[in-house]
Amino acid sequence: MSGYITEEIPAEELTRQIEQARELGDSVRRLVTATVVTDVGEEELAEARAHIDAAAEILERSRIDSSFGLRFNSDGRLRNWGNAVEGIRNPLAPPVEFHAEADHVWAEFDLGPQYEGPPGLVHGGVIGLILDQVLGNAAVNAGSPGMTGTLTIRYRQGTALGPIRVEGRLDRTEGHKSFASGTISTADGLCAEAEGIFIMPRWARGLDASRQLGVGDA
Ligand SMILES: CCCCCCCCCC(=O)SCCNC(=O)CCNC(=O)[C@H](O)C(C)(C)COP(=O)(O)OP(=O)(O)OC[C@H]1O[C@@H](n2cnc3c(N)ncnc32)[C@H](O)[C@@H]1OP(=O)(O)O
Repeated sequence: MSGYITEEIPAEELTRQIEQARELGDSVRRLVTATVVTDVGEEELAEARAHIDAAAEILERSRIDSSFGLRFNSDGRLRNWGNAVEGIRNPLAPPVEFHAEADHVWAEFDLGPQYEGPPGLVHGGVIGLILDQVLGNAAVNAGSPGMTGTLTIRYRQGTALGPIRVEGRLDRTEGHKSFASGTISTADGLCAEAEGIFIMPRWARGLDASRQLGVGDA
């Protein structure tokens, strides 16, 4: 399976690259939010577009041929910068920093206006995106990673844009299948709950365990 890459970047250099990636991602995230809510006039829009296009041209001067993939470094750190939920350099990602406890994973973060579905509320697909990741990470954290086979979501009430809390846990395993569950809540209480079956695909079953994980710490 392509996209699983091994690298040997010196530790200090990797730390610097991570800082730069986070800064770039944060700047573009700010731009994405500003693009959704801007109320400036025609002239300022044109001025902003010229700057944005110029920035894109600089970034495109040198690029990788594929998506970012999952990059394992020799010092044990792993990069998933393109991940749609966690990727620090992906402006579509909030990005979410998960905390691993003994029996569950959790995260608290803000969802801004770019995640809107119904007015003032988070898009249902975005809720699915986040729950998929938190349940998948719970399976990884419990040592039973897999790809999402089935994800079932019950939307209990609208999720207001703004601060949210997500949690996920591994409930049980059966052969190559991991059964996980999780929730999204806000100050209004429980908003959505999910159950998922995460399956170690046939092509990954013979791989070293460190190469089967789907989440990174950078
Ligand atoms: C390597 C880990 C990488 C972690 C990355 C985490 C990323 C975050 C989560 C994601 O976004 S994953 C992306 C969305 N998911 C996919 O794209 C998955 C696409 N489907 C597949 O790749 C395969 O169909 C799948 C991994 C789900 C199943 O793999 P196999 O075809 O090799 O499984 P197999 O046929 O050997 O079945 C194994 C068991 O799972 C069961 N099964 C198969 N597909 C299922 C399914 N879809 N739902 C529930 N159960 C399923 C199957 O019946 C069987 O049960 P038993 O062991 O009891 O007989």
